[in-house]
Amino acid sequence: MNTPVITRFAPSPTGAMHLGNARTALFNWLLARAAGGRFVLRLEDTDQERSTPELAEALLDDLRWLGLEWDAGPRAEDEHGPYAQSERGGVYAGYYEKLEEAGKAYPCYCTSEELEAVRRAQRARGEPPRYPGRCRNLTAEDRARLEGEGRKATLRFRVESGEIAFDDLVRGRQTFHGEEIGDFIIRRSDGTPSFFFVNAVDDALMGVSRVLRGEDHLTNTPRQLLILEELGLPAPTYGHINLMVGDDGAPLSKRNGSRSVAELREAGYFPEAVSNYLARLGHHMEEGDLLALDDLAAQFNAGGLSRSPAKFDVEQLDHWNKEAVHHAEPERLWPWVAPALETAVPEEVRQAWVAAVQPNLERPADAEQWARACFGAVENSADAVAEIAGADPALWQGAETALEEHGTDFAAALESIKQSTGLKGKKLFKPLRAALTGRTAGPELGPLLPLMGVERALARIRAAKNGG
Ligand SMILES: Nc1ncnc2c1ncn2[C@@H]1O[C@H](COP(=O)(O)OP(=O)(O)OP(=O)(O)O)[C@@H](O)[C@H]1O
Repeated sequence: MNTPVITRFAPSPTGAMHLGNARTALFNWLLARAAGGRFVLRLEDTDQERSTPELAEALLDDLRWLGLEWDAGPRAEDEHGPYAQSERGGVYAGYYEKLEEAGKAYPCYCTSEELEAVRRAQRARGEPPRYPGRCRNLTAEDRARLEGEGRKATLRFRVESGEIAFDDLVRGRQTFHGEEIGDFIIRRSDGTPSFFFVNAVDDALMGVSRVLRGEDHLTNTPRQLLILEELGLPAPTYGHINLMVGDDGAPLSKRNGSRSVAELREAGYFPEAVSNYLARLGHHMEEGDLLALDDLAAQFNAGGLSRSPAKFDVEQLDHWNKEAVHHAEPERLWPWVAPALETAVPEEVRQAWVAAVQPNLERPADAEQWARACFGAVENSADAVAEIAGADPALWQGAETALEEHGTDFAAALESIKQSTGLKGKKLFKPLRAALTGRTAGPELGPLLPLMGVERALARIRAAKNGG
């Protein structure tokens, strides 16, 4: 029987979502969409010191901005919810009981200081740190005595020796050994559940069948498989993707304040630039054009994900942003550039103006020089000054007459200049552009001329005629 493909993203709202998190969320979304499945969002907000409702809200905003809407999760609750772990306290008690009754979990009274001393000794002997099993076989009397000392117990899962193997969607067959893992904590002494436990149980209860997550979780997987098997709950198929690293080679992390999705949004990146960049990072795609999310999904192949670390490359991101800006509907561009403008753009021509300058925009701030060229005072760039100075003087007379005669009909004005001066090609266009816009390269002059208006254009041509 084919299980439905239900993927999930399960972040902790303990900091701003960074690009590594976003890539993991995106891949889960793509995997679900590619298979006609469902994408679930679960907030792992049990870290009471670091999780806040504001960070959770910001995380939802970031996902929505990226277009990664969830089929079930916070604000989209269904019968498998609630989807915030902080609201699921009552869900887990029965599962702990079941494990204890089966003898698969036991209370452990070791203090963190005692455990640290054991780990130190193990390291000194060159052994990997592992729980030594001190509370594994306590009698009822032992437990009563330790509780009498005021010790609070954690609950440990009993790991037997033997092989634990699974097929990873990205990394192929993975094999671990019980004796390397040791008994691990599934409930802390303050009663809160450990990551291994809630993460595994919640996936099962929420019907999650595929999990793509960072390879930082690879060694958690055998533990989670043991828990699920013991509880008789279905295990998802896991895929551990490479971590995204920064220039220093260290994985992006909320803890070190890595480049956040919110920062990119504020800096003027488009969501489709971020998704197109991330979808191709360590994941080969045939299609080199900017794709909508559904088209990215159609090309997604979890088996084609690279295992080597994925380095953040701002140039690649900028490339995709340029693509996104150039493909964007002009209605989206005005709100994007407006905050960066100092020069006022008349309301009735905003759409036309932004469409005219669109091919020359990469960032919102790039728009200001073209707003000035059309509606404000232009300061000529150094190469524009040189271009104007080197032009055939006949050009200015020809241009003045042409504008007086044809107004803002650029094609007609151009024809008239060609006729009257005999100039063409670079000798005509470059100085003309330099005089009109103050730059030697830029948007097509045809659509710009009606926007700047004939009076402004004439004034600039006359200024050029008079020596710039
Ligand atoms: N640098 C990274 N590259 C790719 N995926 C990552 C990276 N860091 C975290 N993830 C993945 O993002 C998902 C959400 O993880 P989580 O919310 O714990 O983020 P985190 O950045 O690891 O947080 P923290 O820094 O607090 O540990 C997990 O699947 C995790 O594996």
